[in-house]
Amino acid sequence: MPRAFLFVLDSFGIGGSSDAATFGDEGADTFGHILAGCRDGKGDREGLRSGPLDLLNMSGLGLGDAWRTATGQPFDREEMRTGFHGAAQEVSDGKDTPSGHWEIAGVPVPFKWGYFPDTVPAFPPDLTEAIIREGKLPGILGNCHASGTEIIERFGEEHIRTGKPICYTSVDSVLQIAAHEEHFGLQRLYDLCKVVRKLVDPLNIGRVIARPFLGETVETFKRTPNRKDLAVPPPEPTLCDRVVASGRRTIGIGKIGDIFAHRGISEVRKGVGNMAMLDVALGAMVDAADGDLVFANFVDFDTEYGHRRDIAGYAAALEAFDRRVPEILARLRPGDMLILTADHGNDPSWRGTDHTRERVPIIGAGPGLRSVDVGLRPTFADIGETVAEHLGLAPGRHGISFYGLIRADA
Ligand SMILES: O=P(O)(O)O[C@H]1O[C@H](CO)[C@@H](O)[C@H]1O
Ligand SMILES: [Mn+2]
Ligand SMILES: [Mn+2]
Repeated sequence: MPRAFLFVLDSFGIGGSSDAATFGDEGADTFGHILAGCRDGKGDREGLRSGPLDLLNMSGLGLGDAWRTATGQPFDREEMRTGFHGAAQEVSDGKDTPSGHWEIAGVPVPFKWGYFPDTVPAFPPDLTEAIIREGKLPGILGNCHASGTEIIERFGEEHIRTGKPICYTSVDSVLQIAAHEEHFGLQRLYDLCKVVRKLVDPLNIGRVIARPFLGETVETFKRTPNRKDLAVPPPEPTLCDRVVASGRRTIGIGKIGDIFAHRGISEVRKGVGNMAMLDVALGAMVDAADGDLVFANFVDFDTEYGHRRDIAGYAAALEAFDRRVPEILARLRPGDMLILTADHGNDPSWRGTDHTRERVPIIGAGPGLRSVDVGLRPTFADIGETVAEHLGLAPGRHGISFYGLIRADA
């Protein structure tokens, strides 16, 4: 029986989105601008990395071709392709993580998320009052759009002093709550997020996110890995649900469980940081049973480097991942299919600190699968449908499988 490995490099967009202008992102290109930045010396950092971006292994799978498909621009390196490759456009209205992942899993988001305006305060007064009342709080801090690392620097000390949690949002459909793991309490933060989850349901907010941190001063504040996302469940059965309904298992690595509100997820495995996450994913490639789906999210690209607008950091993270692609390929057995893709962009050369609307790469391989160009797919859902067909599941309602192009006997 076949197995499938779907690995999402969170925010690794490849530009070219036809509706980018609607999002204020015309010209954004995470991969293209890291590539160009490294060429121009913007990717150099003492002790970290320097020189042109070196993604030999992903290029070998067809990453350059995927970028050419997404952007229409010539790629300046001739590639040796051993994988199938293409690009996909998002049809869901949001450029956020749940929209991207749900669409990859065959369910584009058919409705508009609720968003908070970029004003101070950002939250409607009755919501703020309800959070304070039902959360039994002395008040809240923040109440604005912000970058999560910057806002704990700004309000961290006041938070410790007053016990008021720091509530903030972004261009995504999120309400994030930062609080100190010890002074406020981790469990208390999780409990508060549960209360707030219910309060924002009527506003159609995609996620309430706990953002715990440690440290005592502006210089020492640091977010911990105990982040927790409370997402609304997907509006229809996803690929994960379909796998589980057919009696197989979906092993979710990293944030995947949270993103799908734990629906259709048989087991969650986690690691702290991309490399530990990759170790966990490699382990799952060894012990996943026939028919299983291993669905992994590598969040550092987004959280640590994209949002922080750190070209050198993003480049180094990509290179570290790329160096280990041979380990991934070495674990593929006959009947397996691997797809590497992304859920949105987060161009580290772009203005602001938010995600960018972009097309995403589809590169993959499997013993016997053909090394073909699968072209520009009009929806991320084509990825999920391809995995579904590979696993022998009935077609879903959205997207068209390209499995016919890559299957060994095509
Ligand atoms: O700046 P931080 O807290 O990392 O926030 C980012 O993380 C959120 C969820 O992924 C996004 O909406 C973005 O605002
Ligand atoms: Mn994401
Ligand atoms: Mn993000």
